Amino acid sequence: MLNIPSQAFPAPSSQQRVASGGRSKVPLKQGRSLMDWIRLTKSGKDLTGLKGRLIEVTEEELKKHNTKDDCWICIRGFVYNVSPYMEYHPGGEDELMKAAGSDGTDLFDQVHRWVNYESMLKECLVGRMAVKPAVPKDYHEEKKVLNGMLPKSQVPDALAKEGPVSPSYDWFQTDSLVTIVIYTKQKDVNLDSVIVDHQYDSFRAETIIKDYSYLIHIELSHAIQEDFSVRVVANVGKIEIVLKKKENTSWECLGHPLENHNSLIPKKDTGLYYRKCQLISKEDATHDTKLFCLMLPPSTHLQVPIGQHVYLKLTITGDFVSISNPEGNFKIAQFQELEDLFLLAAGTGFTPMVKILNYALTNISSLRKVKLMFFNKTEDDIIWRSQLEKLAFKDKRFDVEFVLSQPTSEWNGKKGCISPGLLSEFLKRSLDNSKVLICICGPAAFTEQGMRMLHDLNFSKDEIHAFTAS
Ligand code: HEM
Repeated sequence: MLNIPSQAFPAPSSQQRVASGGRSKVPLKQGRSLMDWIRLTKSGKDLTGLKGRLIEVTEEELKKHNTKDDCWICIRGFVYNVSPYMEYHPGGEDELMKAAGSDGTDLFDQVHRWVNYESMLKECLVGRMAVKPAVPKDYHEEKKVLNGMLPKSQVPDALAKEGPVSPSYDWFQTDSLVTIVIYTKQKDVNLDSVIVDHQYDSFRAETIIKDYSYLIHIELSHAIQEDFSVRVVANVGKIEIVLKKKENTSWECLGHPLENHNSLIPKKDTGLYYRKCQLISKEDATHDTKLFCLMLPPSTHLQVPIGQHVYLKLTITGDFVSISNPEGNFKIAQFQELEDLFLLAAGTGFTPMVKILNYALTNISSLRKVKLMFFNKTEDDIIWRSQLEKLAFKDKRFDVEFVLSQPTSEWNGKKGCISPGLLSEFLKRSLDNSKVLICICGPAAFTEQGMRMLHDLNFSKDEIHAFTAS
């Protein structure tokens, strides 16, 4: 089954577009649409020229395939022959050729991390990159760890020096429970920091520590029940995952290590992990915006931290939606001692503001003022208008202003687009030297213009957070 992102995704006003800058799609030749590509991939044609074989590709070999007619690209360790896809690529052949014969992961992620290349290029898979031993000479793996079965962290010393200290883990059991303990060796961990999934034969617990990801990835030796609990002892940086045994037998070992088990990897080098969610409800937020409510499987522990987002994968013929691990670079520390919070949103750029608003008004005791300036075309486009007005009525720290670019003659609120005039009037500090944060989210052009205007108004980099897809 193919998981295909719709050609219109993300919507033109989505924050995922924000990082794209001046990118543009190219007109595709007739017969080169996404549907045509799907048809070709299902036709049974040999798209790699390898008659279904998968090979191990060395760097030297990869480099040789660097022409339009013979173009291989490596993404996250897998090599694809993209020559057949060349004319179907919405970004054009020249863009795709930028990664010809090389590792295109970074480039791909910079442009469109959400694109489901694994599924789209399934028939173009040539094989895996041959692994080069990248371990420094003075590194030698210790064979045994607590409970005697799992290799110690595979973090080379060199990486450990640059990034955080590698976490470690242990496990213990009672008759009915198995507890996995992760010692993060960091103080600022909380329930957002760990994402746990138990799917098929794989048990996966990913702990996010700064820009790194520490993974426990095991095929458990015995069956467990669907649900489990996760606890965090924040002051000692300990995370406990308590699993319920299906049968009250004693486990001799936790299980077999799977890929990247017990390793600390920079987050940017890990792929997005998805789990299938059930669609619980779908409501109209406005005439062209819908609110989807999804339910995580009981065998998943995942919380989206404030200011972060997830990617969705829809299966055209299926009745579920897959959601990814959270991504984003908003840091809750930006709220520390905050006195004035200004939110600038355009269209669906309102999305991250909802959680920020909620968190700020309930948790930041130093906060004096929160103001949202919400840009839309018409009154009908304003998402959750009455809720925002009610909130402003209830909480005197909060104010909202709607600005319309195509208002009717009855509209007596603010009109126009983002401008230095509107901003300088809106962004008044409550005190001369109050600590401010300005969050901005909307289509790329809106965010870019807004950022320029904010710099011209002398707000510093630390006072501005722009939501972008990168
Ligand atoms: C690694 C080199 C690549 C570069 C530099 C690149 C660049 C681009 C650019 C500039 C666009 C137009 C962006 C826009 O929507 O405004 C685009 C769109 C797209 N590319 Fe790529 N691309 C690359 C690889 C790939 C690969 C391997 C796939 C695999 C299937 C792919 C699939 C797509 C799709 C589906 C779109 C349309 C996305 C949308 O509608 O938002 N690209 N690409």
